[in-house]
Amino acid sequence: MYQTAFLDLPPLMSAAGRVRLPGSKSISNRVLLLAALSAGCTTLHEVLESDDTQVMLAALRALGCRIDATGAQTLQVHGLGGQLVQRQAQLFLGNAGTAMRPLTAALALLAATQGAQFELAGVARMHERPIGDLLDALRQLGCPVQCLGQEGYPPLRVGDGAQHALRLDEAIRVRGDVSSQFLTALLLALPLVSAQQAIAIEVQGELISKPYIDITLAMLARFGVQVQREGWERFVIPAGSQYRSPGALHVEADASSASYFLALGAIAPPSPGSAGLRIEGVGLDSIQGDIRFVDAVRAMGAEVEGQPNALLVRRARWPLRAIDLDCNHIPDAAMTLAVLALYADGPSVLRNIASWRVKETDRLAAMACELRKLGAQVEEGSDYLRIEPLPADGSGWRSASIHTYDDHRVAMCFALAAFNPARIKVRIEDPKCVAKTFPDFFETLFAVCQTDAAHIPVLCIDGPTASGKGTLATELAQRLGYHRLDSGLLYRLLGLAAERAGIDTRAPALQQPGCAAALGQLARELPLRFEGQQVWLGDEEVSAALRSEAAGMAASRVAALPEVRAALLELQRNFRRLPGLVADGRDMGTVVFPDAALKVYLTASAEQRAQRRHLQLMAQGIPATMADLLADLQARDERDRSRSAAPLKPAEGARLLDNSEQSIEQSVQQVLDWWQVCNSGPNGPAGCL
Ligand SMILES: Nc1ncnc2c1ncn2[C@@H]1O[C@H](COP(=O)(O)OP(=O)(O)OP(=O)(O)O)[C@@H](O)[C@H]1O
Ligand SMILES: Nc1ccn([C@H]2C[C@H](O)[C@@H](COP(=O)(O)O)O2)c(=O)n1
Repeated sequence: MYQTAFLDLPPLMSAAGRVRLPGSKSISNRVLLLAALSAGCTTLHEVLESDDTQVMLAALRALGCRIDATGAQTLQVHGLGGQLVQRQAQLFLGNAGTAMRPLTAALALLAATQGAQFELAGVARMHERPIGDLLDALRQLGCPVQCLGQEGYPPLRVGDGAQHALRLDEAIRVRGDVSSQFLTALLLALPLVSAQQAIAIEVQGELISKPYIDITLAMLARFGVQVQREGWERFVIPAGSQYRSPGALHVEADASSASYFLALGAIAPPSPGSAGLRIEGVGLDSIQGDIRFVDAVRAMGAEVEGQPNALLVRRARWPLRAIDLDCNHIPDAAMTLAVLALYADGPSVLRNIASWRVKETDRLAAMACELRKLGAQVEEGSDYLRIEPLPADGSGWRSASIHTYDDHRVAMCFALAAFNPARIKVRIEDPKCVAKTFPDFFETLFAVCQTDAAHIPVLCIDGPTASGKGTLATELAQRLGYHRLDSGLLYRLLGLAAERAGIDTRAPALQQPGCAAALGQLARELPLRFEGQQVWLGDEEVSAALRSEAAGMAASRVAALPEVRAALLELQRNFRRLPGLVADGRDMGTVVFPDAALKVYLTASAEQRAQRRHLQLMAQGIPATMADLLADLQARDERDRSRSAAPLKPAEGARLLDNSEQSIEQSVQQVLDWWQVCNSGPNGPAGCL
């Protein structure tokens, strides 16, 4: 997951391959709760790992439910059988409506019937999301429920520690036109108290988001409760209903998450030779309502083929066909349509989406505002959006920094704007907000998208040894969410590989005929592997060996050979991958990435550098004297500067940075400021050279 302050998406050009989607949030949180309420043990497979499921898991554990992780995305839930083991708990539910609403209902009933008291709270936005209609229904039943802040909103206290008789004879009335989660919450909770009598729920107002109720009913059936539905107005939980664990259950992949990739397939030309984009984990027979997004992208012109537990999507009609759609049945996925509308042949209207206003943010206002930043004309109604497309020739598109409102769906759907025909980058602020439902969304996106190498920004740091290139490059890569190339490491690996292969790399031996060619061949076949922080040369873990001064000297010697440099060139260029690269070495800006957007030449006085290296080695417990280190680094500098092939020197147009008197953070800030200048043009990272 990208933990950066922002993520710059370079212009994207095509997409192909396979996407494995994470588990459905709606199903995961429902089955976690149901498994916890049931008697017996339930094994849940492919459970979503995200912020929203984490808060549900933490809450269930706080209530005394044992949940063991028994494999990747597999959980074993030891159900409580409807019996409280904790009579008091304070639960934090983040911004997860799928946790807050059902837990409120279930705990209110359990607390009232068994004598307990629980507090439920969330993040600030959760405390702005209405829950009053659900509380009214619970109060009708006779459950003590108290709002601890504003009436009708979390934080809440349910139960008062005493037991209360419930009024179950009359039908329970609940509003269905603000959020379908109120009805879901009651449906999930009431089987806890339906052993003796049937319980009816009557929906007031037109029920929205009906497909989510279908998911609830399907999950209830899996746990042994068959709810009788009379239209969408009345639901009856039969007398004697009781939760029974199904033993094991597989969670479908998330159909709302599929929408981003269905949309991607609709707008991205497939890479040459590819059949399109295959989305795995969910098929046309999905029980999730957002699968109907398929109808919407088909209506806009995409070809979608249903396969067993998968979807294959291809761009067909271009530009897309504009749509006018009632989106009440796909409220979450419909946000994706708002961005697709930018690529349409006329204005699109998304109707009946008033529920957007009480989601993670006011999504109607948020989408209108961010679409306008891209240059679109948008009309925002109380329950609709009318979106004018942007010209297919690229005119009118503006480079934008998309504010994401701590809303995962805003972040994910605006990623699609990176396919703009103007080929301008799109900045997504606070990309980690996708953790709510799809922590690896951007990694998954980059894995199936392609673009011209020239669009992938590179930031180069060159300079003499121990000037702090590696430290600076690592920090910059982390803050920008970019890949990192430590090119010196490749030369060090080669020096070590030569030693392991019995090739002498000392000066006289290097002059021998055939030696340079042998080293070039070795460089082409380097059996290197990166595993997290570890570097492997074949079967040997060499991370520590590579950092020795001897390895640095050997690297400097082999690096002087043109055969070696030529052999490593392609390997280095292959590090240029989405979303960007920070590369450090001696010739990053001069030879390997001459088109880099920003080139920095980093120096510090030889004395400072020797002192830094001394401190570095001391910290690692490696003995060294200042005098030896100074002599070594001066010798290395001299060889690196004076060689004929790719000598160490500032690249043309490079920014010079002497960090002798700077802290690491000051150097980082300086380069980020330069980077910002490079990126501030209308076309993104056009470069500042
Ligand atoms: N501005 C700075 N002030 C003080 N110490 C620094 C600064 N920048 C880097 N250092 C320290 O200097 C040491 C050498 O830094 P680093 O390994 O990043 O240099 P390098 O240029 O990548 O070296 P090499 O070319 O040998 O790989 C590290 O211990 C690092 O923490
Ligand atoms: N782009 C590069 C990177 C490194 N080298 C050579 C010269 C260095 O002395 C040696 C070790 O590099 P370090 O890990 O200290 O950065 O490798 C080069 O020629 N070109």
